[in-house]
Amino acid sequence: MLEVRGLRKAFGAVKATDGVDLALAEGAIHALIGPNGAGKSTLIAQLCGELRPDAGSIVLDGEDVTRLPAFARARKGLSRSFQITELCPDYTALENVVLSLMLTSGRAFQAWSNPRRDSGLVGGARRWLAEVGLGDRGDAHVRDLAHGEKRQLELAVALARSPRLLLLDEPMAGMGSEESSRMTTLLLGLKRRYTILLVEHDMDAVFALADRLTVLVYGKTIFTGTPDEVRAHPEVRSAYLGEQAC
Ligand SMILES: Nc1ncnc2c1ncn2[C@@H]1O[C@H](COP(=O)(O)OP(=O)(O)OP(=O)(O)O)[C@@H](O)[C@H]1O
Repeated sequence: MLEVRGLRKAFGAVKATDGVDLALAEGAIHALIGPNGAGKSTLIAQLCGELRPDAGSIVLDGEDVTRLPAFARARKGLSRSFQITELCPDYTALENVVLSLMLTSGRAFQAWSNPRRDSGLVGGARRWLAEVGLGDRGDAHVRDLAHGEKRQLELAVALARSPRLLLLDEPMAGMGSEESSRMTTLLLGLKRRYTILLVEHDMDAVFALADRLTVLVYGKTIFTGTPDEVRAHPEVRSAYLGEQAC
């Protein structure tokens, strides 16, 4: 579904991504791992169109989207999630998902003043909230949600956009072990129904979820393989995993 070839981005002398190749199969969870500063966030930013690559190509469903702006890629189902700053803190969880549905369906300029009148939007939003385990939190304001609940809501907002490919940038960041395992269970429930590129430092979550992993070090992909192959790879063990996932 997604083919990335030779993607490069430099910030001055720092080669944040240095010829990255990546191929994602439809329905797979593909994890991108690597030490701090490896270039994972830079790669995600290039995939969703926030950063323009210096060189290389990004092909989604056979179409070269390298030069498309972020909004046009989002319309094709390629956008990132997990930026809590995107949530509207003064709106309820339900209203945030309704807003996402309205934006996706091109109805952003409809009377937002009373979205609860639109039973289709509200029903759809309630289903997404239930999907991420927030079925009983729809009326809570974002500012009153726990950190883990905000991350679950971000997932609902992302799912409401009908993504072709979910770019999940550290969904477990800042979570305790209980919240993290709840998120892992949620993502397992999405497996096969969505194609997911997962950037995550929590190796328990990564190895529980991923079909394939790509290891990035100093902007270069040093290995791609199944979880077992990655665990067994000597260079990966010394560069990143140590003994933690082995
Ligand atoms: N806007 C920027 N300006 C200058 N340097 C940058 C910028 N963004 C990233 N970098 C540098 O590019 C390199 C890759 O950073 P990036 O944030 O992509 O790594 P990462 O793998 O996501 O790290 P982490 O796991 O810590 O989030 C780092 O050396 C970083 O300092």
